This record gives sequence, C-alpha cells and structure tokens, in this order.
Amino acid sequence: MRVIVSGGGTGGHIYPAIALVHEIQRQEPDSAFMYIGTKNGLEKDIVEREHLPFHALDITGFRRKISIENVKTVMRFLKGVSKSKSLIHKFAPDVVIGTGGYVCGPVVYAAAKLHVPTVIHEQNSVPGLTNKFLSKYVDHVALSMEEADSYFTKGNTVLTGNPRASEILNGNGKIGIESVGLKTGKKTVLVFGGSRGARPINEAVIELLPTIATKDYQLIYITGEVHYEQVIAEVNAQGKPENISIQPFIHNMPDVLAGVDLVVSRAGATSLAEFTALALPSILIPSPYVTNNHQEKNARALEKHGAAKVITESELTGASLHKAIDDIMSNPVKRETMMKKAKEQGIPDAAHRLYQLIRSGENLK
Ligand SMILES: CC(=O)N[C@H]1[C@@H](OP(=O)(O)OP(=O)(O)OC[C@H]2O[C@@H](n3ccc(=O)[nH]c3=O)[C@H](O)[C@@H]2O)O[C@H](CO)[C@@H](O)[C@@H]1O
Repeated sequence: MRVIVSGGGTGGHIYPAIALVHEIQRQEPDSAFMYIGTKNGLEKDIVEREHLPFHALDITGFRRKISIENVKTVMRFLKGVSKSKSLIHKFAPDVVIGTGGYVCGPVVYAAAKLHVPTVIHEQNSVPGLTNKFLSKYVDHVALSMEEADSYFTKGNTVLTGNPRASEILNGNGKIGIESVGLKTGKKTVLVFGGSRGARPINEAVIELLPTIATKDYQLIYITGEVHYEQVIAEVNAQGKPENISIQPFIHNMPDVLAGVDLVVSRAGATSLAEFTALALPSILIPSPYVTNNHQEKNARALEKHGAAKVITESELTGASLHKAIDDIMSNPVKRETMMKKAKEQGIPDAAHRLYQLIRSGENLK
C-alpha cells in the first residue's frame, strides 16, 4: 500500500501516526510511506528517527478570535493545499491519513479534492478544529473515544481506539528503567507533562524533590525539552536525590512505561490510551489551556471509572502531589484495583482496527 500520513505539532498527534505506520508495515511489509508535517513541531525529529521520508509545509493554526494573523493563515492554508496536491500527484498514494494538528488540514483536504481515499483519526473526546473541518470531506473518521461521535454529523465515524495503545504493548520495562539509569526491581513512578512538558508540574515536582530521597520508590522525571536547563539548574542548587532520573524527553516511551508502577501526567488523549492499554494507574493534572477543557473531560472519565486520581492545576502543589503519590504507592491493594479499572478502559487492538478500517475503504485501490 502507498500511504501518506500527516499529523503534527505535539506528540499526541504524531505517535498515533507512527503507530499506524508500524501496523501497516507489519501487515503489508512492502508498503511505501510519506509523512507530511511542519518544521516547527516535534514531528520532524520524531519522524526522521523512524527513517520515514518527511516533507514540511509552512502552516499555522487559526486563532479563535478575529485577527490579521488569520488572513495569513488562510494564505498559508491555500499554499499548503497546492503543495500537498503536488506531493500527492508525485507519490500517488492509495490513501491519505490525518491524525490531527493543523498541518493535516491542507494535506487531507487536497487528497479529498483529488478523490484519493481519506481517513482522519481523532484522539480526543472533543475534536479539534482541523478534524471538525476535515470530517465533511473525508471517507472515514476514526474515533478513539465514543464521546467524540456527537461532534461529527456526516455519519462517517467508526470507533477504533488509538493505535498508540497497541504500539505501547511492545515495550521492555527492564530496558526502559536501565535506559534512564535507575534500578530494575524497584517500584518506580514516572512524572511528565505531556509531550512538551508543563511548567506547573515542574514547579510541584521541584518542591517535593527533597522528600523523594527518603522513599522506597524511585522517580523518572521528564521535564520537557524547553524546560530542561532551568529545571536542572534548580535541582542542582538543592542537590539531586540518587533515586531520581531527570530527562528532557524520552524517545523509548514504550520501554519506560512498561517498567513503571504509577504515572503522573497531563491528560492528553494519547497518553491516556497508553496508560489504559498497559493497565497503569495514573495521577492526572489536566491542562486547562486546551479547547473546551477537553483534558479534564478525558481525566474525569478515567477517575469516575476508578483508574485515575485527578488533581486540577489550581489544586496542584508539591504537597498535594506528594500526598497523592504516597497514597497510591503505599497501598498495593489500591494500586491493583486502579490497574484493573484502567485495563477495562483500554483498546489494545486499536492499531489493527484502524488498519482494517483503512483496508475496508470501499474506494481504496
Ligand atoms: C496542550 C495540548 O494541546 N495537548 C494536546 C496534545 O497533547 P500531547 O502531545 O502532550 O499529547 P498526549 O499526552 O496525548 O501524548 C503525548 C505522547 O508523547 C509521548 N511522549 C511524551 C513525553 C516524552 O518524553 N516522550 C514521549 O514519547 C507519550 O508517550 C505520548 O505518546 O495532543 C493530545 C492528543 O491529541 C491532546 O489530548 C492534548 O490535549
């Protein structure tokens, strides 16, 4: 199969695209791929590590308020459509797939206009602007969560789950823990603030750092690339406990997640698909800076089910985070129950479901 994938900006849109590529490679090893993203998002680095051909569009997202920037955005969109059409003509794909982020807008729109079969994947319970716009033109909208269905009106939705949930099951926990320089066989907590890191989470972790040295568990703490140097400077000023590993970003998340017992994170939809697939208990601090507060909705759904504990950003302090971590880490029965509840929410065969949807496309060659 010849496949163009596009998804960008943050890890939550990029990793599902890569997971789908891996599933197609497993099913049809002689497939050919092209990835279309932006230069400025995380995708360039992540996709090049996968040795996939990468093309960049110069594109920006719409502001919700009327502004002159939006006029420039329309111009970039039109240029993006024209460049996408030329890439599609050259590559001649059997299908074009968008996994969210504004870069998919021109790519998937151009494909639909050229009558190439198209699929978009929505990770969240509340869809982003780009996917809502594209849903009117594409053959299928693949959903990770049923709740998103009511936002799409064309009757072309299918629940597949998030393909990253399948990918994450291939990790090796021992390799993951060793890769960050910690001890295997010890209970481990992972803290991270989504794919870009989150300052409020970093501040809370720095506050609780001195107490970590006294714990019988260890901590992997991912700061986010842009925050790393500042965090390291602050940690060095107070002394880093030995049972903590601090990283700017982790590229082998399937291995690392396979080796941990509890995760503290934002409530991005792709991360949650990973935690539930792996039956991982979580403490979730939803980002309040996202469309329709969708991260809190994602997080509350898991909390209601007993799989997660939610701390809102306004409740977040070093002390509240410390208490929440200790509550779960000192209570194996609670951890066990949360694991069971998390697993009930997972869709571990999502990559295959999405692959089947793509293959079943009536007009797919
Ligand atoms: C601020 C914002 O707009 N966030 C959105 C973005 O979040 P974000 O990109 O943070 O998305 P998620 O938390 O859903 O996914 C992050 C992904 O990055 C990976 N990872 C993270 C850190 C790291 O060091 N290494 C690594 O590989 C995680 O394992 C996961 O696969 O996309 C999500 C999915 O559409 C949305 O739900 C979020 O609301």
